[in-house]
Amino acid sequence: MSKTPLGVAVIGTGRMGADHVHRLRERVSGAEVVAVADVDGDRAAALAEAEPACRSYSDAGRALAAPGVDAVLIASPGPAHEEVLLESLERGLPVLCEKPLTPDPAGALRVLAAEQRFGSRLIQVGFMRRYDAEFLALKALLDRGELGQPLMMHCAHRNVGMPAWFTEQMMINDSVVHEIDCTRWLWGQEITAVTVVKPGARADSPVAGSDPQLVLLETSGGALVTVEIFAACGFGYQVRAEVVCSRGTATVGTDDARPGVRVAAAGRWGGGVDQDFLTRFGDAYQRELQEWVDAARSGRATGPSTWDGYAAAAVCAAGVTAQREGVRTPVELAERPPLYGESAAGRPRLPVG
Ligand SMILES: NC(=O)C1=CN([C@@H]2O[C@H](COP(=O)(O)OP(=O)(O)OC[C@H]3O[C@@H](n4cnc5c(N)ncnc54)[C@H](O)[C@@H]3O)[C@@H](O)[C@H]2O)C=CC1
Ligand SMILES: O=C1[C@@H](O)[C@H](O)[C@@H](O)[C@H](O)[C@H]1O
Repeated sequence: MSKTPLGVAVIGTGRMGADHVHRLRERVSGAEVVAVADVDGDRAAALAEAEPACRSYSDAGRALAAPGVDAVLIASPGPAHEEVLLESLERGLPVLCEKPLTPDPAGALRVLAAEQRFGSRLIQVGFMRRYDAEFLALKALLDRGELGQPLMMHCAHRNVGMPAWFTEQMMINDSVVHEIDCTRWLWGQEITAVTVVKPGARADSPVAGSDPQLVLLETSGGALVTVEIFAACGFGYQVRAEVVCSRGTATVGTDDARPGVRVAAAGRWGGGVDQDFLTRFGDAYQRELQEWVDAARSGRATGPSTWDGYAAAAVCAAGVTAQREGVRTPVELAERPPLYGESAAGRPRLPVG
């Protein structure tokens, strides 16, 4: 591994970008943020201010060409990812790209083709649940085979609220994309069809369209996955999954499984509920970033691959059609190139302790 810190350019300095910058500066070893870019130049400049060696730009291309840039972290909105991914590949720079890789399979296929022209993996996709302690423990349990054959998984994915620009399609592309990746990763199976069922519209829903919705995924191994996606439940951030196997069940994301103080007072008993992904998945982002930095400093890319990003985009496209037309929609998946032979079930290390 190189002794000099990895010079990172961070593209997009909103919630996730700023969180990643702070982690890289304060908690991840072996990296230095040397450039930040945001179309809102003032936002990027405010983040660069704290670090004299960090330059700020309002254009991603200029940040990629800045002095000292060895690697790129993309945290702009999904539709802006493809352009930066392609330019990073042109420059041979390793990338950690926040999910979704791209919002559409066609864009993901262009990135997949460009990475194959480059000849080796440069991109890691930010499917951070693969780095969460609970999900890692669930994966290890399933891999041991003690519970037998996976038959079903029941997931709940609830957010407190969403900004006004959050669309019904983004419930699939931005939110359910995590359950899509988890299903592929946990079971090493592809998703073959998607159905979306909507309850009667809520009069007071802050999200356009019906909220919540129920998404049904069918897998190549004959298993079924249900996902309740609730974009604006109003009370807290919850990510739960119960796996049903032929010899038992396993659950992650129940409040009891999370460490925390339970208080009895004022005639009530209970604990806190996370309010967003930044607190719930903070440790996972940390592990994800450290693994990316370590791999990039050794000239490698690990973790969720461009193929995983593409496969998720293909399922999302079927999901959006299913959501719009109310019909079971088969997933159209291209052939997996040899470069990604081992990546679909790529396994981050279990946390120590
Ligand atoms: N892994 C996870 O748990 C999460 C991942 N995300 C992902 O992170 C990415 C960013 O999401 P948020 O930080 O929540 O959004 P945000 O809206 O808070 O920040 C996005 C930033 O990107 C900037 N931007 C827009 N277009 C740009 C462009 N072409 N070039 C450079 N900057 C541009 C915006 O001005 C804004 O500052 C998205 O891909 C999202 O899906 C978001 C939340 C959680
Ligand atoms: O990726 C994320 C957001 O973009 C998305 O909007 C949320 O639903 C997810 O829980 C969060 O992890």
